[in-house]
Amino acid sequence: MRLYTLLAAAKINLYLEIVGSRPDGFHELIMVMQSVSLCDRITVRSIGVDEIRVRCDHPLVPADETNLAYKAAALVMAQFPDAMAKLGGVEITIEKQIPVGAGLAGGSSNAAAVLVGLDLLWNLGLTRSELQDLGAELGSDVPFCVSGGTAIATGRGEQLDALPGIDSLHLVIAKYESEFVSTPWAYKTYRAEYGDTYVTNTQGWQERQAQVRSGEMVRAVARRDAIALGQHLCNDFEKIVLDAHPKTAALKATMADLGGLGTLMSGSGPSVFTLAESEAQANELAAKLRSALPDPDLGIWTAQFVPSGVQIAS
Ligand SMILES: C[C@](O)(CO)[C@H](O)COP(=O)(O)OP(=O)(O)OC[C@H]1O[C@@H](n2ccc(N)nc2=O)[C@H](O)[C@@H]1O
Ligand SMILES: Nc1ncnc2c1ncn2[C@@H]1O[C@H](COP(=O)(O)OP(=O)(O)OP(=O)(O)O)[C@@H](O)[C@H]1O
Repeated sequence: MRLYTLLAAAKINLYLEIVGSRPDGFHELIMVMQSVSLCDRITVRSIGVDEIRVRCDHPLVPADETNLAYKAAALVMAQFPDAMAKLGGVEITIEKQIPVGAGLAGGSSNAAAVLVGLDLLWNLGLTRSELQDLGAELGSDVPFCVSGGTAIATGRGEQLDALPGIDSLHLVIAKYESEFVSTPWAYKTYRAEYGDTYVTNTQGWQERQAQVRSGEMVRAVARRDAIALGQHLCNDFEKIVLDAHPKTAALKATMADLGGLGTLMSGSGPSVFTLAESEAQANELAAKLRSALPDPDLGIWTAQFVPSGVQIAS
């Protein structure tokens, strides 16, 4: 087989707590992450020449070696040089649906799809955990994007414990096209404002983790209790991103009044989601949002929780 097409699912954070500073300069996190059906379509195709090519028609996505999908291919090639020697290079095509720089791990999901796709294309026989280890070298969200579904993520986001899936939940996602948040900026700003509240020792981190694992949010997910889940959404980044992005703060307030199960900014933002019990309710909330905020700069999507991060379409 010389070509694979994969669906790369976006992620939302149902819970995101920034616990402390790690020796490696990253932040220790406790998160509940969820894959959603809003996805990019990634094709990996064997080409005769020893090159990595990226094609993407989205103006904000680089089609060169800075693309995270390119970096994923380069990493696999470096680890398996014989594969490229035998089978040639790869052309990666990205059909972008996930809003860029939104806090939905668009780049991370593409990198995860390329890892899975090259494993198939070059018949490498990698396990999921080996793919996740490769993903961790590319970015903190990539390991989750490889496996997807519903999971507790700790460490810098690469330590994953699967939770029971709630595939019946739907959501509305919204983002102003003109608003962007840089993830490094968000962490740097959070550290500047809240660094003195950080838990400074690993024992404290373990205690915090145990509290969250036995806390309301994780219990609601384990019980598949959508009402309780919606009442315990939490994202520490809101404390700094919403102040810096008043339009997104107003968007969140409007979405919270629509009557869904709960509303939260995802990741480092600025996308905001509202949970819904059904596809019909998600469509109704999206229509209400559009009439409340007719601004053409506002992108609105509906999606649902899905059990996997990367799906093989063909
Ligand atoms: C905000 C989230 O999307 C939540 O899921 C992730 O934590 C971000 O994951 P990501 O974009 O894959 O982040 P990476 O590419 O690994 O790191 C980008 C930058 O974010 C900061 N960063 C990221 C993850 C983490 N646990 N602590 C950090 O401080 C670091 O400054 C890093 O240089
Ligand atoms: N394949 C890709 N898809 C989207 N953006 C990419 C990709 N490769 C590199 N980028 C760059 O990464 C930046 C962040 O884009 P991305 O959509 O991953 O943000 P994000 O969803 O906020 O990520 P995260 O939630 O992991 O912080 C963009 O400005 C873009 O230039």
